[in-house]
Amino acid sequence: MTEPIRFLMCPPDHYDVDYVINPWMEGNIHKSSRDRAVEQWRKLHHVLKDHALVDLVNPEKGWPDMVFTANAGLVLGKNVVLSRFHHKERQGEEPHFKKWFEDQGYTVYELPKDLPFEGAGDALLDREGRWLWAGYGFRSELDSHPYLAKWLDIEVLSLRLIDERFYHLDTCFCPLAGGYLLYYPSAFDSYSNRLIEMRVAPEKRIAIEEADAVNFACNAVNVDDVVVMNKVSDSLKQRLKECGFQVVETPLTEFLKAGGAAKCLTLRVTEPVRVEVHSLVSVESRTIRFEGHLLDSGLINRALDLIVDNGGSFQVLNFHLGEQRQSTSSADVKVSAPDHEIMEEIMSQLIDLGALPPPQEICDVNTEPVTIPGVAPDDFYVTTIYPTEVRVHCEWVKVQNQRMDGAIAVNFTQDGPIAKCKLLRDLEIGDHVIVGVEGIRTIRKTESREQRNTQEFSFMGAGVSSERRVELVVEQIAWELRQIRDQGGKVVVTAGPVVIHTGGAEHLSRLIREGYVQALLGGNAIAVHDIEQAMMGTSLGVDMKRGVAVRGGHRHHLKVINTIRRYGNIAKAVEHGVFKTGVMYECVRSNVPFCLAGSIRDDGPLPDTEMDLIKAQQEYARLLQGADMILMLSSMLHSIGVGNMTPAGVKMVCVDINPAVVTKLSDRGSIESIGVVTDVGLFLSLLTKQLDKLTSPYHIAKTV
Ligand SMILES: NC(=O)c1ccc[n+]([C@@H]2O[C@H](COP(=O)([O-])OP(=O)(O)OC[C@H]3O[C@@H](n4cnc5c(N)ncnc54)[C@H](O)[C@@H]3O)[C@@H](O)[C@H]2O)c1
Ligand SMILES: NC(=[NH2+])NCCC[C@H](N)C(=O)O
Repeated sequence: MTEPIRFLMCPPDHYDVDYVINPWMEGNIHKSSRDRAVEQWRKLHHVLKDHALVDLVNPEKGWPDMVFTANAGLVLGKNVVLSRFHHKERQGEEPHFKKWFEDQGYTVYELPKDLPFEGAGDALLDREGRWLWAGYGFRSELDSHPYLAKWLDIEVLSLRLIDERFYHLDTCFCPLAGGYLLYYPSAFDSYSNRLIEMRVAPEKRIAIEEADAVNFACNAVNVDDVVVMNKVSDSLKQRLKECGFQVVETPLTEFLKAGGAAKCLTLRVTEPVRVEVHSLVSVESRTIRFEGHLLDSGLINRALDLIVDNGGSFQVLNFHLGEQRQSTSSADVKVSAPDHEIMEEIMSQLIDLGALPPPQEICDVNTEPVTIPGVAPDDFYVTTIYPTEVRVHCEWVKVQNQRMDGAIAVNFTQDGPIAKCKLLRDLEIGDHVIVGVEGIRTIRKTESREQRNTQEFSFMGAGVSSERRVELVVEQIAWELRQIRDQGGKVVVTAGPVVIHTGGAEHLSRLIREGYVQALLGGNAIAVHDIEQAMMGTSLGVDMKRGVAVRGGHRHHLKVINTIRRYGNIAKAVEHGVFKTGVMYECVRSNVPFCLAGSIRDDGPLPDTEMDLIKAQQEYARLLQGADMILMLSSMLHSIGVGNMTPAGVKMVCVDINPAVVTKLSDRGSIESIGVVTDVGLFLSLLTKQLDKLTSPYHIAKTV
C-alpha cells in the first residue's frame, strides 16, 4: 500500500504583515484582517483534507510568517534540508521547524551559516520525482544547490528568478502531475527558460499570462488531478481542464498581502524517493582574486554586479582592505554559475576587469590547432585592449601585438613559447589558438585615489566633458601635445570631413605644420573636402569665408577628385602646385604619412584612397604602432576602426558633437580615454590658441 500524502500547515494565530521583505508587503503593514485570514486558512485546510492528511506545527508568537510552511525546509523521503532564511525577520522560525522535523524522525541537514536557502518555497520536485527545480536570485543562493544535490541525491536544475514580485520559485512555477508544468516565463531569465524548454515538452508547458501570475495562479497545491489555488481566469481554468486537471479556487487574499497563497501555506512532507535517480548538479564554482584600489575605483562593485547580472552568484571568501590611502586591497571571490557556458562567459568578463586566477592554479592554457586557415576553433578566447598574459609551461607569457577582437596563437620556438594576438583572417595552419578562459589574465593599472580624483576633475567622472569643461580639457590636451612633441613622441590624428566643414582645416593644418601630428588617418572625404577648400574656397559647396552655399558648389568636390586623378595622386598634385594650403598639403610638405581608407559612400575615389579594406586596416595598424596619443576628430567610422586596433595605455581623445558617439568611443574602461562633446572646429581653434599660449614668452605677473 502506498503511504498517504501528507502536508504540513501552521495555523495563522500570529499571522500579520509586520514588516516588508517582498514587494507584496509594501503598503500592507497591519492591513490584513485576522478574522478573514483565519477563515481563508480554514477553508484551504478543509479543501486539502479532502485529498490528503494535514499535520500542524504550533504557531509561535513573534514569527508572523510561520504560516508559510513551504519555507520550513525541503523534504525528500526521510531527509530534509532545513531553510536558512535570507531575512533576519524570518530567521527565528528555523529552530521551531527544525524541532518539528526532528520530532517526526526526519534527518535534518543544515546549510553553512550565511548560505540562504528558503526550502520548498525555492525548490520544487518534478512531480514524477525525476529531478529538483531550484530557484535563486532573491532568497536562495545558487551555492546552496550543490548541497541539495548531495544530501538529497537528486539532479538539481537551477533557475534564476529576475522579477522581484516573484521572489520565490513557487510564486511563478508549479510542476504538476503527469509531467505538466504551470509557470510564468517572464519571471525567469532566458537561460532558465531555455532549460525549462529543454526538459518539459511543449505540450506539457502551461505558460500563464501576467494577470493570472499576479493572482498567484502558480502558487498552487497539486494532488493527483486536483489543483488548488487562490484565483484563476476562465481561460486558464479551461486550459487546465483540457490537460485533465480540476481546479479548486479558494480565496487567499489576506495572505497575498504578505506575498503568499495556497502553495506557500503548505509543505508536502511525503515526497517519495525514486531509487534510480541520483545526484547531479551543473553548478560550477571557481575562485578568482582581485588586487588594486578595489573600493576607490569601484572595481569590486563592478565585478560583483557583473557576476549577478550574468546569472551567477558569488561569495567573498576574504577581503583585505588596504589601510593607507595609497595601499591596495585584495579580495578572493568564489564565483558560481548554473552551468559551464555561463561560467565561461562570466570568467571572460572578469578577466577583462583584471581578475587573476589563483596563483599556480593552471600550468598551461588550453589550445586547439587551427585546421582551416583563417578560422579559429569554436571556443577561442577573444582578446581585449588590455595587456594580457597566458600560462605556458607554468610561466606567465606576455601576449604580443595586443589588440581587441583577436585570438591568441601560441607557438613554440627555439627561444621558448611565443603568444601573439592574431586577427581571425591571419590564423594559419600550425597555430595553436587558446580556447576557454583558464590560465589567462589581463594586467590593469592600479588607479590610485589621487590619479582618479585628478582625472575626474579634468575630464569629469564619465570621461565625457560638457561645454563648460571643454576649455579645461583643451588646456590639458595642449599640454600633453606639447610634451609629446618635445619628447619626440607620436600623435596620430583620425579625422572626418566635418573638420573641414566646421572651419577646422586651418587649425589642423597648423598642428601638422608645427610638428604636433605624426600620422593622419581618415577616409576619402576629409581629403576631398580639404582639397576642395584649398582649391575652390568651398567645403561641400559651402563658401567657407561667407558661410553660404555657392551656386553649383555641389559639383566642386567632383571637379577636385577629377583634378587629383589627372595628376596621379595628392602628392603629385602638391608637387605641381595645384593647391598650396590645407591638411593634405601640410601632410605632403611635412612628410607626415597618411592613410585614406575607402568606404561604400566614396565619390571618385581619390587615387590615394585604399579601397582594399584589408590593406587599409593593415596600413592603419602600421601607422598606429608606437602612438602615444590619438586625436579622434568627428569620424565615427574611422575612430571606431582605430579604437579597435589600439591597446590600452595609448591616450585617446575623442571629439564629437554627439554624446552617444563620444561615450561609445571613450568607454573602454581604461582611464586613458577622454571624451569631448563639442563642435570639432571650435575644439581645434581652442587647441591652437592654447598651444600659442604655451609657446608665448613667459611673463611673471607683477605683484603690487
Ligand atoms: N564624397 C565622399 O566621398 C564622402 C562624403 C562623406 C563621407 N564619405 C566617407 O564616408 C565615411 C564616413 O564618413 P564620416 O567619417 O564623415 O561619417 P561618420 O558618420 O562616421 O562620422 C561623422 C561624425 O561627425 C560628428 N559630427 C557632426 N557634426 C559635428 C560637429 N560640428 N562637430 C563635431 N562632430 C560632428 C557626427 O556626430 C558623427 O559622429 C568615411 O569613410 C568618409 O570618407 C565620403
Ligand atoms: N513559499 C512562499 N512563497 N512563501 C511566501 C512567504 C511570504 C513571506 N512574507 C516572505 O516574504 O518570506
